[in-house]
Amino acid sequence: MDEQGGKNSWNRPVAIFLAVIAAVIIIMVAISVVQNKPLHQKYKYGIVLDAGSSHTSVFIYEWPAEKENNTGMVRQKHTCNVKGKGISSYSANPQGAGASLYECMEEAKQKIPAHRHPETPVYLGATAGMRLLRMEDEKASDKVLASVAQSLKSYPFSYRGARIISGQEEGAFGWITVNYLSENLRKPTGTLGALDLGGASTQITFVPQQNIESKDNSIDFRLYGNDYHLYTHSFLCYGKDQALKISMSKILESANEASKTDPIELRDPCFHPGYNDSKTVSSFFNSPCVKEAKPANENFVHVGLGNWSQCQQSIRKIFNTGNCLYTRCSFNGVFQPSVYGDFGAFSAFFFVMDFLNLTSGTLTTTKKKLEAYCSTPWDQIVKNHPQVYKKYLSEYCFSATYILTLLEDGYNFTSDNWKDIRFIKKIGDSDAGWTLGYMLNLTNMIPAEAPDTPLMPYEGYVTFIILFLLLILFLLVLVYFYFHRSTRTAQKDII
Ligand SMILES: Nc1ccn([C@@H]2O[C@H](COP(=O)(O)OP(=O)(O)O)[C@@H](O)[C@H]2O)c(=O)n1
Ligand SMILES: [Ca+2]
Repeated sequence: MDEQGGKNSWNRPVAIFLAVIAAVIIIMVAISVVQNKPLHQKYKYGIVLDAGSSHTSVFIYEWPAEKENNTGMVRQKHTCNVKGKGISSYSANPQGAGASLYECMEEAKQKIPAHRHPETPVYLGATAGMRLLRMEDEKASDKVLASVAQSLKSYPFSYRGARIISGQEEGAFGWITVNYLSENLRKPTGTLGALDLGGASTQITFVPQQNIESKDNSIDFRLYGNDYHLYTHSFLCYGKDQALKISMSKILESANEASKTDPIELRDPCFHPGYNDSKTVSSFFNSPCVKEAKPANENFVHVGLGNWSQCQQSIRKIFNTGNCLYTRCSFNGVFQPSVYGDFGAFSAFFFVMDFLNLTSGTLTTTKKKLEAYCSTPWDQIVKNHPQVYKKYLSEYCFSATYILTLLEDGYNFTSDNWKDIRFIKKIGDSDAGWTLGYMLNLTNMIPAEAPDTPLMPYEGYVTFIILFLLLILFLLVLVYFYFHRSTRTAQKDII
C-alpha cells in the first residue's frame, strides 16, 4: 500500500512538470511563428529620371515599407530608356522634351501598384547637357525644364521637382549610391570612391587621406553613425562626347591652317585606319566647350590613322596640367588630393571598357590591347561588330584612349593603383549612378545613425529560436532527472 501510495505522489509532480514543459514549448513555438509569420510585404516606390546629355533613363526603386531606414533596403525594380536623345537636344522644340517621356512614364504606371501611385515621389534631375544649354541659352533651358515638369505632373504620382543638379551633387550622390549598395557605409574604413563618366561631364569622388584645400571640392555626410569628409569634383566638358568635340576641333583647327584642300582633310590618329567619312564642321563647333576658331569651310573629310600613341598625345592637349595654386592638382588648376582606396568606375567608364574587354588586367596590358584595337582596320572592326551602330563603333578607340588618359594623366592613377579601379555597371540589382543616392537623400532615407539593434536575418532568427528551445528542453530534462532522483532518495529515506 505504502509503495503504491508513494508511486502516486511521485507521478503527480511529474505530470505537472511535463505539462509545464509542453506549455512552455508551445508558447515559445507560437511566439516564434507569430514573430516570423512572413508579413504581408508592403512595398513603397520612388521614381527618378536621369536626364543625361545623351539620353534620359527612368529608374523605379522599391523598398519594404517598414524598413525605410535600414541599409541596402532600397533596390532598383525597373529601368526604362527614353527613346531619342537627351532633353537638352529639344532646345528648339521644348514641348518635345516632355512628350518624349510618355512611354516610360506609362510603363511606370504599370510597374507600380495603382494604390501606391499618389504617394510615389517622382524626381527629375538633369545633368551636364542641361548645364551646357543653360550656359548657352538660359531661356531655352527653362522652357525644356518647364516642359518635362508639365509632363511629369500629368501622371498620378507625387511630382517633387525637375531641376538641373550641380556637379557636386552628381558626384556625391554617385558616391552614396555605390557605398549604400555595397554596404560599405557600416564599416568605419574602406569606402568605395566613385568615378562617373557621362557624355558631357565626369565626376571623381572619394574619401581622401589629405586635407581638402578648396571648399568647393568638399562635402560632409553623416551616415550610419560615421562622419564622412568627401572630396568631389565634376569636370564640365570632360564627358566623352564633349571631349571628342574638343579634341577634334583642335585637330581641325590645325588641319585647316595647314590644308590647302577643300574640303579639309582631317587625319585623325584616334580613328581606325581605312575609316573615311564626310562630316560638317558645325557638328563639332556647336558646343560652349569648344573654344577653337571655327574654320571657314563647312565640310571636312574625317580620315582615320589608327595610331594609339599619337592619339594619346592629341588627347593630352585637352588637359592643362600646369597652373596649380594648391599643393597638388588633377588638371585645369583643380585641386585634387592623391587618389586613395578602391574605386567603382561606372556609366561610360564601364560601357567603353566592357565593350573592349578591358575591365581587368594591368595598366600596361590594357594599353597594349588598346593599341592593337586602334590599329585594326575599320572594315575588320565593322565585320566583327555588324550589329553596332557605326557612329558608336568608330568612337571606341578615342573613348578608351580618353579614359586611360583621364585616369592616368588627369586623376593621377598609376600602374600600382590601377588594380584598385573596378569597372562596374551594377551592384546587385541596382545600377551604379547618382539617381539612387539622390532619391535616398530627398526622401530622408539616408539614416545619420547606425541602427540600434543590428537586424538578424530570417534564417539566423529561426536557428536562434530552435537552439533556444532545445536549450530550455535540455535544462527542463536535467531538472526533471534531478527532481526524480531526489524524490526517490527521499522515498528510500522514508522506507
Ligand atoms: N550603353 C551605353 C549607354 C550610354 N553610353 C554613353 O554613356 C554616356 C552617358 O552620358 P549621359 O547621357 O549620362 O551624360 P551626362 O549628362 O552624365 O554627361 C554617353 O556618352 C553615352 O553615349 C554608352 O557608351 N553605352
Ligand atoms: Ca550621366
